[in-house]
Amino acid sequence: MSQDPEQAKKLEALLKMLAISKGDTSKLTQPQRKQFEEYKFWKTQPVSRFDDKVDDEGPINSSQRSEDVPDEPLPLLDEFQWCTVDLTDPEQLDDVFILLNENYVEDQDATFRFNYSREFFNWSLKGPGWRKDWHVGVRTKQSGRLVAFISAVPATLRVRNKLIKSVEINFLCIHKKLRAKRLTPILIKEVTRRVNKQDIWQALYTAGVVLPSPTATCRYAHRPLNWSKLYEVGFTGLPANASKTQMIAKYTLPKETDTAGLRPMEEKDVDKVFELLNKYQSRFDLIQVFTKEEFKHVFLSSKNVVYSYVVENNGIITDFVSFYSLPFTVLNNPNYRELGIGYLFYYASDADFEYPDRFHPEGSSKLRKRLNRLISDVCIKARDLKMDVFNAMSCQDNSLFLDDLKFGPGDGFLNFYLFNYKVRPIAGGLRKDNSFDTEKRSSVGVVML
Ligand SMILES: CCCCCCCCCCCCCC(=O)SCCNC(=O)CCNC(=O)[C@H](O)C(C)(C)COP(=O)(O)OP(=O)(O)OC[C@H]1O[C@@H](n2cnc3c(N)ncnc32)[C@H](O)[C@@H]1OP(=O)(O)O
Repeated sequence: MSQDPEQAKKLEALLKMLAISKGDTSKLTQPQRKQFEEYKFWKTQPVSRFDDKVDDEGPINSSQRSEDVPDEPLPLLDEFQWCTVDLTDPEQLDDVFILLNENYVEDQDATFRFNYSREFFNWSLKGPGWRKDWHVGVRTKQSGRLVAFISAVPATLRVRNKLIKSVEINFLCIHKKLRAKRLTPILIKEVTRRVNKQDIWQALYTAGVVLPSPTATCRYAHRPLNWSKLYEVGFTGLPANASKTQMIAKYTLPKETDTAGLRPMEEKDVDKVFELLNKYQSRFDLIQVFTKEEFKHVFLSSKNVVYSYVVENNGIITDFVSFYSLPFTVLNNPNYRELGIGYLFYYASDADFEYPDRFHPEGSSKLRKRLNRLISDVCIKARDLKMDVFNAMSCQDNSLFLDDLKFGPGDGFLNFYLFNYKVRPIAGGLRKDNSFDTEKRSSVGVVML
């Protein structure tokens, strides 16, 4: 693609933004990493070294007891204090989304930023079993302003054949003015202390940055839904030898969805879809195991954040698919104030259930066909919801449809990490050259926000 330098810069910025949901955008392109010994903080933590050969998968340190965990946090510098952010209090909920909206993403041009909503946090941080004290904040003593945040939510993981009582860590954020002051290690230690108090010793987290040591690495992919808006906002350029009309035509989706029986999921579907999803997820090596209550919360509780659909014909539900919405605010643009972004979430299909081997050629070909239609339909739904781009990762069975459905590979990678658990690498859906691996696909079945 050739474009003028200004446009190229903007496009690059957008792709990074799209990929960011995690991590330091300046380091998104893969494998820059320091030597293990240079990770001053991480080398002191129970995490694998880059060169560890794992024979037995399991906890790294299993000798700790919750009774021995300190009752008090580590001290902070004098002008700061620890707090528990009470997300049931609208003002404190606002504090979190202001901190994240203004600081979670680096955007040097200040042209766009994430637009988290209260509903998004209620949905993602207040699922069944959530604990107030796992929403950890740092405030300035003088003004009470929230300047740092990290969260844990409970999760049961399955790593290969082992179930692990765990937490998922997310939304680590430090105010821009307090960066590079080593506050991150203190926040991580504090959330660890609070989680350990509950006798939980493992965690799952993702980051764009490379830390010791990724269990899996996936790549972002982006599917323009409204090419002309992306172009008008100045975020995407016109490739050489292509006209606007050609680009619009390339990304234009059919008017209507194609799958017979596709409809929004309802409460009455829960039992069937829960079973279908569990069966589908059994093919992956790293998943979150939902209880039925968690399943309902995740897929049905938030109408404007997560969208869930089923395919039902003759009373049989054959497929399930979901995506969530996390828009950007577009700053200083006369025509557009928001960029709608959809993220592919969990899905399941019975297309290859008759083949016990996930990689059976016939089964794979049936699944590929089914997913191509289903995800194309989901892109249509997302477009109808005024989303402008649809994002997916190379996890799950996504490599089967990413190229076919014109998802462009992003320059962002997302690393999956397990805390205090050693594990052999898990496929992230990428070949050696970082293209999408349509044969081996990914064995990562968990989708992190
Ligand atoms: C059992 C329970 C366990 C619970 C805990 C499990 C672990 C959870 C782990 C957290 C999972 C979070 C999942 C998400 O939410 S990933 C999303 C992270 N957030 C953002 O990217 C938002 C914008 N950025 C920021 O707010 C800051 O730049 C952050 C906070 C990211 C770093 O702030 P800053 O730039 O001011 O750095 P520092 O001087 O304070 O600290 C420097 C140290 O921090 C290490 N660092 C840098 N970035 C990350 C990162 N994303 N995960 C883990 N560690 C990170 C770095 O290697 C260095 O350590 P070492 O190289 O010397 O060793």
